[in-house]
Amino acid sequence: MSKVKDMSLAPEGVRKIEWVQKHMPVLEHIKEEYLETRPFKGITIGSCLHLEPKTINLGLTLMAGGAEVAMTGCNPLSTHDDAVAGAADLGLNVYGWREQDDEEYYQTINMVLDHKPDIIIDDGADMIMVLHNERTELLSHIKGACEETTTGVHRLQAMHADGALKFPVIAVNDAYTKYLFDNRYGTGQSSFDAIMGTTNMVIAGKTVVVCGYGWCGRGLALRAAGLGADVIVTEVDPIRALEARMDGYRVMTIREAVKQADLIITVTGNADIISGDDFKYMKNGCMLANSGHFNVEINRQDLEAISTEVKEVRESIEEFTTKDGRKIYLLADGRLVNLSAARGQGHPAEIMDMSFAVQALSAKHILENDLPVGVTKAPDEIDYNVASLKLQAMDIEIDSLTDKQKAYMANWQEGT
Ligand SMILES: NC(=O)c1ccc[n+]([C@@H]2O[C@H](COP(=O)([O-])OP(=O)(O)OC[C@H]3O[C@@H](n4cnc5c(N)ncnc54)[C@H](O)[C@@H]3O)[C@@H](O)[C@H]2O)c1
Ligand SMILES: N[C@@H](CCSC[C@H]1O[C@@H](n2cnc3c(=O)[nH]cnc32)[C@H](O)[C@@H]1O)C(=O)O
Repeated sequence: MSKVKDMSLAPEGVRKIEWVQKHMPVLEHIKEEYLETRPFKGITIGSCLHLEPKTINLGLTLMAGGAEVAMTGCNPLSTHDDAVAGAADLGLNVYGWREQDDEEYYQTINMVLDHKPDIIIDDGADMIMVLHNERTELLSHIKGACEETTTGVHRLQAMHADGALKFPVIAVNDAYTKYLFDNRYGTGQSSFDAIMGTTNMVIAGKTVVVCGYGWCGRGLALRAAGLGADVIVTEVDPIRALEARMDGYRVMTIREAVKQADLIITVTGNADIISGDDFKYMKNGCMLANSGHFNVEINRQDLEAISTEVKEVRESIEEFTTKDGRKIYLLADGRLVNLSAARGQGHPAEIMDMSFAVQALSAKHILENDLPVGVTKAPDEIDYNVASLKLQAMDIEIDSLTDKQKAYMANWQEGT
């Protein structure tokens, strides 16, 4: 069963899915293995992930493993209507369309839950929240869940600390082969891809402010500098601020940074990073984008409060005219720009290859192990397996320790 916008888009969707399959060799390897071993026979998996071709390929991998798969999106703006039509054509149960309102967003989450999943794959924990708050009758059926992103992991850890979480969760985000590549290089590249595609503007010579120097922020700053920008970082963590400075960026408070910015990108996972009077100090023409979770990093209401007019001046660009006559531009409604902008394509397929390989292997790990209730990192074996397969696909060989080296490393007696 499926509910999508337009099934006539299916052929184009299938073409896009076939394209990413050519660039997801690790997931394809796992798919082959699952076709033989069928680890998910008799199991239903429900996902709440950005609905686009790479995610559909994860769905197809789980289906190859014998699962009944039901999928919906984790953001009202990130669904690709052609890809979901293609997914429905290929036998997945898929519920979603681009530009859902809040009611539709939660309706489609519930449609997935109506399949009574054994395993959940979530991105941001919205599906897990609905399960715990509204669909409690399904809780005893759930064997476990996998969580894709930093903010989702934080939400679930907070939930567990409150004693509210009712099943085991694997923090897929916390796998090395996820955050070191997806959060850093994926967000760095795909955010600029979306910002440049949306605005058709140059980055070289601009002052770009990156708010938050976590894994995503490091990637964004690196790409901004590579594109020729003068990069400013804002942080609240003194160690990360120091790291940013030694990585070569200017570091200052947000209040100072907004005065100099041509483009500000928030990526903290926190709320109100740009709010209140910050907007009053911005230069005419300043552009604002968010790459972090949800649309709360840039306080839209505060910007509206100092504006006389708001209009869409180009697809995914809103122009706010302030009472003192400046123009400030907000991209993709302040939702993560790399996925929510009309031109946002999400991370490259080669990157999601690793994140979704960790997902596919973690789902199997949940089935095969009696995990405790709580949030645990994906096991190291999964990380090393994914990294080795990726290197193999990239035709890169590395050395291994000799017996003598192993003995040396294990020896505490040998000194100078
Ligand atoms: N756009 C994407 O595709 C994508 C990809 C991965 C993660 N994410 C999301 O991006 C966000 C960041 O993820 P991450 O893995 O980099 O997290 P992280 O925890 O590694 O980094 C977040 C950083 O923000 C800083 N921060 C918090 N409040 C701040 C404030 N008021 N001002 C300045 N800095 C502040 C923290 O100190 C931290 O260093 C999360 O919401 C995550 O879910 C988005
Ligand atoms: N519900 C949240 C979701 C946060 S998305 C952040 C996650 O998106 C994931 N992501 C980035 N690009 C893609 C993609 O192209 N396809 C699927 N997932 C992606 C990435 O792994 C990251 O952890 C919200 O709407 O704000």
